[in-house]
Formats: sequence, C-alpha cells, structure tokens
Amino acid sequence: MIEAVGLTKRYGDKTAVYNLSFQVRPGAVTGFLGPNGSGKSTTMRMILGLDNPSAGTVTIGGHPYGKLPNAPRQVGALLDAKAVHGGRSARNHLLSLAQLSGIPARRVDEVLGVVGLQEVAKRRSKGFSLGMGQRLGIAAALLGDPQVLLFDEPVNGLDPEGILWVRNLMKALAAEGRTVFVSSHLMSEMALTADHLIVIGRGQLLADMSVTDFISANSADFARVRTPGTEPQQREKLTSALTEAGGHVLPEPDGALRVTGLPLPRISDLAHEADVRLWELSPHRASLEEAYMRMTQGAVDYRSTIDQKAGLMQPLPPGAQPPAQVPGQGQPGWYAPPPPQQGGQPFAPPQPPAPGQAPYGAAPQPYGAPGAVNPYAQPVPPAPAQPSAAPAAPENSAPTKSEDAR
Ligand SMILES: Nc1ncnc2c1ncn2[C@@H]1O[C@H](COP(=O)(O)OP(=O)(O)OP(=O)(O)O)[C@@H](O)[C@H]1O
Repeated sequence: MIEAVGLTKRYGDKTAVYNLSFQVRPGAVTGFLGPNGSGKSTTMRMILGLDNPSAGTVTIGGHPYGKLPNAPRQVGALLDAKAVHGGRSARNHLLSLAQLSGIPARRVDEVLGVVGLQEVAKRRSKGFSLGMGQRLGIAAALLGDPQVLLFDEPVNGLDPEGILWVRNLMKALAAEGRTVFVSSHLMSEMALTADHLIVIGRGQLLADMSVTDFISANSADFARVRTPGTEPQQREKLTSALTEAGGHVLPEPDGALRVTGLPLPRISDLAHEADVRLWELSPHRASLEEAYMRMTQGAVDYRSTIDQKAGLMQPLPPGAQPPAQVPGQGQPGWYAPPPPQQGGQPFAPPQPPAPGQAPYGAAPQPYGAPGAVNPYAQPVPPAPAQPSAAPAAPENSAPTKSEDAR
C-alpha cells in the first residue's frame, strides 16, 4: 500500500502539492487524475524518493522509498518514457537496468514479450515511436516483477489498440493483488480502467472514492426537451412553466432545453397544460467527463484564452434567431447539471470499509497463488529477498553482464 500523509511540495514560491493525504491499496487500479500542472508527477516523484517533500510523508508498505529493502524488486515505475539512452537497443537498455538490480537476463526477454517489443528488441530506442517508447518504459517498470506499480500517463502516444492493451494490463496486474497507481488527465480512460479515483486540482485533494461512487455522486439525471425550432415563443413559454413548477432549465447550444428537478411525466403534463408541442422529451445522464470538468474547472492552471468554439460555429440561416441567453450561460460549467447533493458535500471521501470487508469487492488473487493465471507473462519464481541470495542460475538465466562484456 502507498500512503501519503499531509504531503506538501514547494518549489520556491510555487506550491505544487499541498497537504495531500490518501492511500493506494493493493488489488485495485487507482486512477490519479488532475488537470495539467495539478501536481500528479510531483506526487509520484515524491512517492519514488526522487523529490523530498517540503512537509508530510509518503510511504510504500510502511517505508519511505529510500528505506525499502531491494526497492526495484518491490516497486516499478514509468515516469518519463523518454528517459532512455537512445543509442542502446531496447534489450540492452532493459539488460542494464536488470543488472543494476540483480535480475536475471531471461526476465528481460519475458518483459519484452509482455509489451510486444520482441521484434524490435535489437533496434536502438532513439528510432522508436512515442508508443514504442511507452511500451519500453512499461517493460522497465515490470522488470523486477514488483508488487507496487506507478505509471505516469502510460497511454500517452498510444494508438487505440495500445490503449486497450494498457487498460487490460493494468487490470490484470491489479487482479493479481498488486498495487497499481496510474496518473492521467483523461477521465474517460480512467473510468474504463480504474476501480478507485484520487482527483487533485492545484495540488490539493478534490476526491478520493471508488469509480462507482464517483459516477453516482457526480452524474446527475436530466431531461432533454425540444420544442419546434421555428417557434421560439413556445420554448420561452415552456421554460417559464417548468421554472414555475420548480424545474431548473438550461438552454443547450442546439436550441434544446436541459431540465433537472422534474420527472419526465411531469414535464410532459406541464407542456400539455401550457399548450406547447414537444419534438423531443428524453432522459439523459451527464457524462463522467462533464462531472470531472466541473470538479476541476476551478483548478485549471492552463486554459486557452481564445474561444475555441468561435471558428466552429455555423452561420445562422437568414432570419433565424440565435438561442436565447440565460443567466450563467457562457460561464464555466454552465452546460453542466447542478451538483446532485445541493448544499451537501458531493466529493466527500467514502467511509472506510467495515472490519474484515475487502475495500474493493472480491479479495485479490495473490500473484503466484496455486492456480493463479498470469495472463501476460510466463510464470517467474518468487523474487529472492536479496540479489546475492539468488539460486544458482541455469544457462539462460545467467545474471546480466555489463554492456561492454557482451
Ligand atoms: N522542479 C520544479 N521546479 C519548479 N516548479 C515545478 C517543478 N516541478 C513541477 N513544478 C511545478 O509544479 C506544478 C505541478 O507540476 P506537475 O508536473 O507535478 O503537474 P502534473 O499534474 O504532473 O502536470 P501534467 O499533467 O502537465 O504532467 C506545476 O505548476 C509545475 O510548473
């Protein structure tokens, strides 16, 4: 388990991470989400002992990274896929890492197979595409067969097939009981990959909850209502009737109305009573992406100052009226439904699980347990406590040699 308590990092005047406390548990994929510059990489660097916290602590299995015995066998990480000696082949890059940690050479070939780089193993990595570089970085993270894995934006540069592969790999690693911590700024991808989410903005915790809780806490139901486009007065009449009945009405860019706070049959009755014809009355659920955008919009450091939509707008046909402006339209988040728990605490952390209850559903399958299937790699013997305690190696698992010696 990874545990951060009051973690804070300042670079001069800049506070990159402030008072972060969270736990990342084994047996689950935990997504680490936040806009650009929100402090994800800084947090990961502190977990890995590459940066010292200005305040607070972060531990892996109860130890700071620097005090972990045989850390490369316990923790694997992909932080920067470009941090590779480009003149070395993929295989030699992995062999040099393996040699530093006393990992047998045959494990290099195993992980090359896992990430699908066998065919290009002898090519210099400087000629690799972004996606191939990501795969090489993932291979390096898996080298020591660690129980704890950290991946910083692992799907960057991958094509759809590669993204699916990473998604399945993360899930398989977690299903073996490992701790998998994955950063991303893509809510949609994390919704498909992660079991649990930690969301930060401007270095501070915004949410720490299961994906299921996040969806139910942040995805509000709403109705989309459309009146005949040629009769704007009908739409205004309906807006008044729905608002008077306690509904919350927001116009959408295409002229439809987004209604919350009223059930569909009531909206239909109110339209009938107001003598307004409807061309559409349909139930909808706000997407998780919208909920995430709403949650983090106040915590975005880098935002375009140009109206991206301006160039995409179609000119109105002659005589057509633009949609009516309503208070709030054009403000950040105007398109999003109101938070489901008005006045409540929509992003409160979940309650701790009851004693004896697995926090994320079924108990994780321990790696190497009898009958356990490793779906992506050949079985490997359990890691020795110390490299020097490694059993006598057969020919094909000889300890790695330095590049010069090869
Ligand atoms: N070495 C450093 N010196 C000064 N400021 C830094 C340093 N490293 C990070 N920062 C600042 O700390 C903040 C958090 O950066 P960080 O890279 O951790 O964010 P991030 O969430 O990983 O962003 P991204 O999604 O863009 O990778 C940023 O404002 C960044 O400019």
